[in-house]
Amino acid sequence: MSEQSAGRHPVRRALIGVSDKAGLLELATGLHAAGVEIVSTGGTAKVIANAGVPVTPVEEVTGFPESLDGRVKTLHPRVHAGLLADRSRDEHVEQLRKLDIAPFDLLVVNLYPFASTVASGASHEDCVENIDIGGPAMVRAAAKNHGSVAVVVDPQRYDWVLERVREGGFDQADRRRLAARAFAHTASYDTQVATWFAEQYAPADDSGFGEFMGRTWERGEILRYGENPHQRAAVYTHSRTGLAHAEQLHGKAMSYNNYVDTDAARRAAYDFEQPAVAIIKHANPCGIAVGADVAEAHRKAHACDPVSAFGGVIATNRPVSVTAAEQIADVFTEVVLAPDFDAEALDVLTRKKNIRLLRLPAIADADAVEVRPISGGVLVQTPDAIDAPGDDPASWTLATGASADEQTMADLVFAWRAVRAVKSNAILLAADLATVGVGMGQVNRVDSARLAVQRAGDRVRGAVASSDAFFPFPDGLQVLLDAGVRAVVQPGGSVRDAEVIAAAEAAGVTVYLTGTRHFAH
Ligand SMILES: NC(=O)c1ncn([C@@H]2O[C@H](COP(=O)(O)O)[C@@H](O)[C@H]2O)c1NC=O
Repeated sequence: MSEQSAGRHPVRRALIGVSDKAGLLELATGLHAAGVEIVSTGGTAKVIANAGVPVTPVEEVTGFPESLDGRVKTLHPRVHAGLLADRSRDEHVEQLRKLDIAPFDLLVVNLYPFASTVASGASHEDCVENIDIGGPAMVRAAAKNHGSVAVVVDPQRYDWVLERVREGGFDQADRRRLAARAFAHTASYDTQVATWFAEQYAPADDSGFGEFMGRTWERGEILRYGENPHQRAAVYTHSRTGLAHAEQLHGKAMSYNNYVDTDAARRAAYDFEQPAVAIIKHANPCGIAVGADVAEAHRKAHACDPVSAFGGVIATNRPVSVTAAEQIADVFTEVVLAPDFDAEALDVLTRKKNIRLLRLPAIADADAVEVRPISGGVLVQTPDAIDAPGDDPASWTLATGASADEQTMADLVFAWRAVRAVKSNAILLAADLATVGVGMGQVNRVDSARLAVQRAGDRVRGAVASSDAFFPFPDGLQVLLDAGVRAVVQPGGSVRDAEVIAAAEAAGVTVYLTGTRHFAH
């Protein structure tokens, strides 16, 4: 016997109970044609029988009616003994014979749609009713008994299942892989249920955070290496949306650092309502701009810091046009992420062998919380959304100086939104709805201000500035005032606000306070 076919068991009897009936008919028809006896739960049996395929209702096996609105269907020793009997143990086989129970060789189950019921905003009663009990019990039983039973939880695998059945059954390696998949499936399902219960029914207080929070991840791509070549890395996903599921249209495989930078770029560009472009290096922007279209936004974003933009990652919140593509193609760029690419733009960009092109719909990220690992645990927070109270310019307080005119206010609003994408301490200089100098990641605000001014060069004169958090002393702001900024937006709230504002007043510079800060660590 070859290694491959070791432990192959023919499939004679299958139990099918599926909530998602996709592919069911083809499966049942194929199993029947291969001589497999099919036993099924009520709704599943009805679909199979209606198609003229012979099926035994599970009630006939249990001798017990499906009852309590379907809460009890398969929870019966005649089902579970048939799934749990170890065919390699003579005493199990003998007991089945005495009890007149026929064993199952194959179990096909998919569970009540708990997660999508919760996501649909259904009532508590509906959510609770969609917690599958009998299904996971059967899946776990068959997976435990994988020496004898093959268990299938993915409708996408039905074609392969039929192939295997026709070839003479599943071998031991198949059954082990299927069991691993099955336990992962029930673990993920139970984690969703436990997390929902903790949020709904067992919150420690009114914080909104349950006493338990679980997430499970499925492995996606294996990456060539991690942040550095000596580190191993892979992508694991926990939802069906977001960057981890972006469609790669062209280019080399994404690297670990590409993902980190592209996620920062996505967040920066997709924050804006107008056409926007963010160019990111090492998770910080070397340029962000909005414009009438992607090409204009890209020109302005690139002009902020052309030196740093070399080898950068670009994200835009609109389909990439051919003009934008031609501009991008002129600069060595690692990744371009966009909701789409015009056909001609793709022609232009795909001439570049290595550039990675990713398509991702510009919808809000579905994640309700952000999770960051620390040694021994994780930190959890709600995302720093752009709808905090102080993000609405109507709520800003004019602390000193003349009210901003329309153009200045537009630049201040842009600068306030863009500074969220900069690692703290963040000082961002903007003119004409584009960054002209960014100071990021410094351990004091004075150095960030100096960096921003240095990067802006002559463009600082008449630019506006945003600061992600308050100025603890006047010194950081003074750097901006001395360089010639026209107006500043910052949260305020320092114990030395009066000194800080006085410095601006002395320079005749407008300062708006938002009351909200946007640290990014
Ligand atoms: N209660 C039980 O004994 C039970 N046994 C199987 N189920 C589930 O019932 C569903 C199939 O039901 P139907 O064939 O009636 O549509 C499957 O999702 C299966 O996981 C059950 N339902 C819920 O727990």
